[in-house]
Amino acid sequence: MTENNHDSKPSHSSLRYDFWHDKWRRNEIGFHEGTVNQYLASHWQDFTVTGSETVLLPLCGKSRDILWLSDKGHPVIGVELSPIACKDLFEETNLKAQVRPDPPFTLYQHNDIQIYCGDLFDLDASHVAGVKTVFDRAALIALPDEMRRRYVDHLHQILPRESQILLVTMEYDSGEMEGPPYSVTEPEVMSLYGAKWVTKQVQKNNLGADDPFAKRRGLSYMTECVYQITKL
Ligand SMILES: C[S@@+](CC[C@H](N)C(=O)[O-])C[C@H]1O[C@@H](n2cnc3c(N)ncnc32)[C@H](O)[C@@H]1O
Repeated sequence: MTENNHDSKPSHSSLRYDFWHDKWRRNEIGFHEGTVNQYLASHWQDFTVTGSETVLLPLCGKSRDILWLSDKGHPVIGVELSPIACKDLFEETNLKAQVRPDPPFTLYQHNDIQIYCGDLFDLDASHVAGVKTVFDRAALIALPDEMRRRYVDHLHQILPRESQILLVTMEYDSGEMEGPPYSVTEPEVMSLYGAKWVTKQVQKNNLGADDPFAKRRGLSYMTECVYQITKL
């Protein structure tokens, strides 16, 4: 991990890593959909260029989007902090993974599916050589605001020009709930990606207060937004 481990006082980012490890250990993974994400399934056809490009899924959990993309013929690279998530992904889908150290990561691999177990901020351009396509569901919005800037800057650093991101966000009144998932508004997405990327909102889905998640968390509204983002 990239944070300074020499300091006896835990840094803010080390607390974030503990948070996610605890979530997986306790199996508190309400974010896991167990099936392909609806926005990936409905937007992918417009988004994919060749149908066979490698797709990067940052903060991938054990998302079934990985298998869905693989079944469509895409090599997939995922990055996930939790070894529990990486192990479960392959066990639950009956795929045999080869596991080997690839410092600072552990690499889980089954054919064209590669999951780097470790910190996304340790991923460099060599891990994603040739990757120009990214699916971000519950990655940007999993991060607190100071890490969102770092996350976008990191993607900008490691991805080549003309890379495309299909991004799914969530918006709600942040006075009503503390994330994650965090509310990330359209102006924030525009500002984070800024002038170095072209950002287009392609869907806005108002779920309303009756949505089960909104109800559970006492939210008066909840909106999911989908963006297509292209690096200049
Ligand atoms: C909200 S979950 C979303 C998982 C997945 N995208 C999905 O749709 O199910 C966020 C995931 O990011 C992982 N994570 C958090 N910080 C990370 C980091 N710095 N590097 C890699 N993974 C991280 C967590 O362990 C968690 O599995």
